[in-house]
This record gives sequence, C-alpha cells and structure tokens, in this order.
Amino acid sequence: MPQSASVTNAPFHGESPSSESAPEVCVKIANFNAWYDSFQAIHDLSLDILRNQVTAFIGPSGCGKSTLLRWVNRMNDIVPTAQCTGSLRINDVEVLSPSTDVVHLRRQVGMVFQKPNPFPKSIYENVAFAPRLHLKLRRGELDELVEWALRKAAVWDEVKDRLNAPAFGLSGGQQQRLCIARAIAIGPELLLMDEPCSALDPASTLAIEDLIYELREQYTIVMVTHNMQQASRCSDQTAFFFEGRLIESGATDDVFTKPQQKRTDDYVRGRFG
Ligand SMILES: Nc1ncnc2c1ncn2[C@@H]1O[C@H](COP(=O)(O)OP(=O)(O)OP(=O)(O)O)[C@@H](O)[C@H]1O
Repeated sequence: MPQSASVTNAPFHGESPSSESAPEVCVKIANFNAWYDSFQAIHDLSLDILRNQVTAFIGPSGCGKSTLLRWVNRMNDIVPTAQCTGSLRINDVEVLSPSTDVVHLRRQVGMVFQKPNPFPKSIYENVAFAPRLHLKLRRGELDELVEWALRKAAVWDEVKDRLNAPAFGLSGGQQQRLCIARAIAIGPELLLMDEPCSALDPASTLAIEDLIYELREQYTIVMVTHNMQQASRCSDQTAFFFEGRLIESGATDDVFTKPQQKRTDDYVRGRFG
C-alpha cells in the first residue's frame, strides 16, 4: 500500500532522481517490427527505456509512435490485423510472449490517453474501481489509497470536498489528473502517456507537465508528444521516429541541441512535421 505523499513543484531539468548512478533499463526493445496486415508500421527498432526517467517519443504523424506504445501494454492484441516480431522486455520479462499474463501486465503498465476518459462514475469511484477489483482492501485502506493517488496526481485539493460528485463535472485538466490518479492507484511501475496534454488549455498543460516530471521519481514514463517545447521541458530522454524507424535517441538536451542526424535537426527545428 503506498504511503500518503504530496506532490511538490520542482524545476524542470533538475537533478534526475537516478543521476547518482547509471540509470537502469526498465524496457528493452530489440529488433522490433510491427505490421497492420501487410503494411509495416515499425522497422527493426531497438531502444532502451530508462527507469525513473521520462522518455518522449517524437516524430511526424504516422511514424509509429502510438503503435509502439500500444505494443508495450499489448493493447494491439485487440486489433486483428496487428502483428509484430522481435523482443520487448519489461524488467527482463518478455511482454510479447503468448504466455504473458496480460491482466498482470496492465497492472504493471498504466496508460493515459490523449483525451481524458474518466468512467461515468464519481471522482472517488474512478480511482477506487480497479483497486477494489484487484486488491483486497478494507474500506479505510481504499479511502487512503484514493487520497494518496489523488494527492500524487496533484488534484486532491481541488476534489477532496466533492469525491462523490460525477467525474464529468471536472475541467479537462482536472479530468486528466484524475485519469493519472486512476492509472497510478493500481501500482504500476511504467506509465504510458499518448499525447496527454493535447486536449488541454495552456495552464492545465503546464500543470500536467509539472506532474509528469515529478512522477518520474516513482515511475518510468513514456510520453508521445507533438509539442517540441513540451518534450524539451519535461523529458530526460527523447526518441525521434520517422517513417516507422527510430532515427535517433538519447538525452533530451543532446537530441535538441546537437542532434546527430539531419532529419532530427530538421524536425526539432520545425522544418517539417
Ligand atoms: N489499426 C490500424 N490499422 C491499420 N493501420 C494503422 C492502424 N493504426 C495505425 N495504423 C497506421 O500505422 C502507421 C503508424 O501509425 P501510428 O498511429 O503508430 O503513428 P503515430 O506516429 O502515433 O501518429 P500520430 O502522431 O498521428 O498519432 C500509420 O501509417 C497509420 O495509418
């Protein structure tokens, strides 16, 4: 059971929590290929995602960012035409193996989508729903967990007096923070975020970016974004994709200020995309 914790604001690009020692690999992707029917969406991609860091996936529309993200938690299992080869390991366990327990995997890997998608339930129930199904908690423990997750997602103060009100009554930014609280309540170690701020106003976007940067103390985060400022503000690592291939990856500062590849340079400078 997580302990109560409050989220404070920290400057972007502060010391990484794992900066004292070399960061460990959380997700190891090797020689990964993905198809929809005969269309190959990802070509021979190898990439290490580092633990307790925020990794931004950037690249023009259709380059395969979401496809890769959707294989990390096997969401593509429900797409009949989707197939893949290669290896995708989380903590040395092969995600793509037919014997992988997908229910367990989805507890390990939380997902936050482009548009906030709260359940048509109360604020409390949005967070309590999955823990009630999967964890054997007494009512008091569940209450504590709900409060912990809402605090961690930096939305507690705004909702604590209306926990039984419908989640749809919250603003878009509050709903997205509620969805982050829902994702972390089940105790994942990896959070996947597919353009988590694209439906939000600038103030809510900054709040979520701040939160993402904070959350990396406890979680490994992969974020798809079309917003270059956002990638440079709140990620430690950046991976640039183009036409289904990984062109370049590395520390965000390096990718943005001294990219190795001309296509990366052109993209981060907004020359195409
Ligand atoms: N369910 C699907 N069936 C067929 N093709 C698909 C499907 N999903 C994605 N694709 C194709 O695979 C390619 C990669 O798509 P993907 O959504 O991964 O790109 P993306 O980089 O996330 O794009 P965007 O930034 O626009 O979200 C695109 O050509 C897309 O049209």
